[in-house]
Amino acid sequence: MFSKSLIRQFALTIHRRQLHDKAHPRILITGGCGQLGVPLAKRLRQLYGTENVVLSDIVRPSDELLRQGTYRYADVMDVKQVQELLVNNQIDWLIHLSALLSAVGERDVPLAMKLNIEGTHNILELARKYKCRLFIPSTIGAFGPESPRNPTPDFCIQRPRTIYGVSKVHAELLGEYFFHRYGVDFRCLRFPGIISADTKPGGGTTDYAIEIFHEALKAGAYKCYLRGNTRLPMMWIDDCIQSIVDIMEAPDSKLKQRTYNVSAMSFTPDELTKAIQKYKPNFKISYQPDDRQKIADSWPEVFDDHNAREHWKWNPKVDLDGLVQRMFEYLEKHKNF
Ligand SMILES: NC(=O)C1=CN([C@@H]2O[C@H](COP(=O)(O)OP(=O)(O)OC[C@H]3O[C@@H](n4cnc5c(N)ncnc54)[C@H](O)[C@@H]3O)[C@@H](O)[C@H]2O)C=CC1
Ligand SMILES: CC(=O)[C@H](N)C(=O)O
Repeated sequence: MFSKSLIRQFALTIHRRQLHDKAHPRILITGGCGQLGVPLAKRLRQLYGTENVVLSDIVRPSDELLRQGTYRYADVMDVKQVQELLVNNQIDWLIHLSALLSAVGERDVPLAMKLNIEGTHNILELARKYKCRLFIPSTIGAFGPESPRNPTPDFCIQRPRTIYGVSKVHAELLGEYFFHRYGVDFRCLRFPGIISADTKPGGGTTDYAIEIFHEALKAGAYKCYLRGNTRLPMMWIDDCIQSIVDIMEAPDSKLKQRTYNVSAMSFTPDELTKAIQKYKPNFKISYQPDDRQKIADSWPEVFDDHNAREHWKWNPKVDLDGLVQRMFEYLEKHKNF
């Protein structure tokens, strides 16, 4: 038979569906075939109905993704393509995920400038024109070596040294400007490194914390590109997805700022190794820092997210041990390593 908690969860889901069927938010996700977009689309479709979520990207989607709901090709550099999708689908919420992440951005600065800056201009302009609620994620990478690193508050000096970070500060500031100047309902969360088992990371500085699990299962050993004592904020994917739902659903009156830090945990490669060794006692790690070390050394070690917790009750559920358990459970079940 069903457990009490399962029945409660089911009743809650139905209740939320009924609430939102009234509001019918119709949602477009850009850059939706990446690490965040795939699980986000799944969750939003559960909450608001499959027909209300359009996933877009420039890559060929998997058959599995096509089975889950509407997919459309849309290059955010081509404003008309996104405009057409907004108009034809009567979009209310625009979730703009397309970006080059920190490590790949440093390898192709001109493309990062085009995609992360010009692409964001296109999206902001469309959100203004069509009065969409707009979500753009920012990152711990929006801070730099002059920022306080432990803890890093919402408001402090931001002088990032990567094109990724510069583009994200640009998005934060321009989004807030569009909110004050034109009333665009801009909402932004600064995420730590996001850890997921079923989607691959897109080329960031925090990717080691995903690769390490795959190598632990495949080879029993991992060569880490960061030093063992490099502390960075991290978050399990389900908490990340929940934070996006929470900030998008939050009533205006709860939002006392438009850009919030959100965090869940902070750890170093040494600490992650110890947590992994509880499951795989023979797992070995070695260190060979590369150019990503310099990026990590300029980022927050611990993120202060007390404003998100106070204003709209941000409350992450998964800690380091929970994350390790979930990664191994998923990867071993799906033999996806
Ligand atoms: N994954 C993480 O740890 C974190 C992610 N974020 C932010 O979340 C957002 C999503 O990140 P991920 O899913 O991890 O990235 P990802 O790299 O996995 O996905 C980005 C997607 O953008 C698409 N894209 C590239 N060029 C495009 C174009 N011209 N038009 C439309 N789409 C294009 C790519 O095909 C890819 O599917 C990004 O804005 C990133 O900055 C922020 C902090 C942490
Ligand atoms: C923290 C991020 O924004 C991303 N994972 C990256 O490492 O670039």
